[in-house]
Amino acid sequence: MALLEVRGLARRFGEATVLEGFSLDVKAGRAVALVGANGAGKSTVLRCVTGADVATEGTITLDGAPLDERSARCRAMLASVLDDLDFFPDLSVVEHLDLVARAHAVPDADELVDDVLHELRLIGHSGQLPHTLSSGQRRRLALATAFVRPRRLLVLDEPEQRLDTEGLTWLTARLRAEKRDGLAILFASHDQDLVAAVADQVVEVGGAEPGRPTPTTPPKPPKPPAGKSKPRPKPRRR
Ligand SMILES: Nc1ncnc2c1ncn2[C@@H]1O[C@H](COP(=O)(O)OP(=O)(O)OP(=O)(O)O)[C@@H](O)[C@H]1O
Repeated sequence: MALLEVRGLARRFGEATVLEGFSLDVKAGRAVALVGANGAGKSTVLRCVTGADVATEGTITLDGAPLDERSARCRAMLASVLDDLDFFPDLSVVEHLDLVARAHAVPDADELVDDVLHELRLIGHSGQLPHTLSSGQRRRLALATAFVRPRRLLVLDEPEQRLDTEGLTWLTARLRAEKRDGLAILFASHDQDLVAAVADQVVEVGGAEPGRPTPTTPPKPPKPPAGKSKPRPKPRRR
């Protein structure tokens, strides 16, 4: 049985259909990558899976039970880093990680937090407040929060964002190690190398054009008249 099962997910915003009939499975020890154009609906899937958004239709099952992100069972299983990095302005880097680890009653929390600070090269910044970090360091802090807590499913939205080359190498190795440890991973990414190195399955999200109701049959592009070349659009001037 898959750890995460998504069936028939639909998400509409007013008249606009972003997702329709979207399904996927993620098994323990496997990674599924969501790919697709900007606005295709990847973050929407991840937000529904983490309970940050509510699908218009469909079911989401985590380890055989309907997803309820408020339940202790679900919170103990699901670690996520989405797009909206949200930090407490008055808590330092190390205080953030301590808080997460202690909230999840992690044994040897100090040791784990130290290890993760070293691993993410944040150890020299552990006393800083989030707003004093670089954007890449803030991203590292957000990722660090997922690794100082228990987890069976990791949900990541473009985890490669703002990471430097060393950070990308670390991320790739870490996600592969997480899989070896039996974690299920669902992530959205625009980084083809990361997807190729980590994903066991790649799911293309898209089809419904945002802002419009989903067409039942896709419109065919008009054919150019036979013998004539297609007229080129005039270049726009600034
Ligand atoms: N709260 C909302 N209200 C209206 N439309 C929304 C809302 N949230 C998302 N959308 C629309 O849903 C579509 C899908 O957005 P989403 O963030 O899931 O795309 P994405 O595939 O993650 O894109 P990107 O690659 O740019 O991160 C977009 O067109 C977006 O404008």
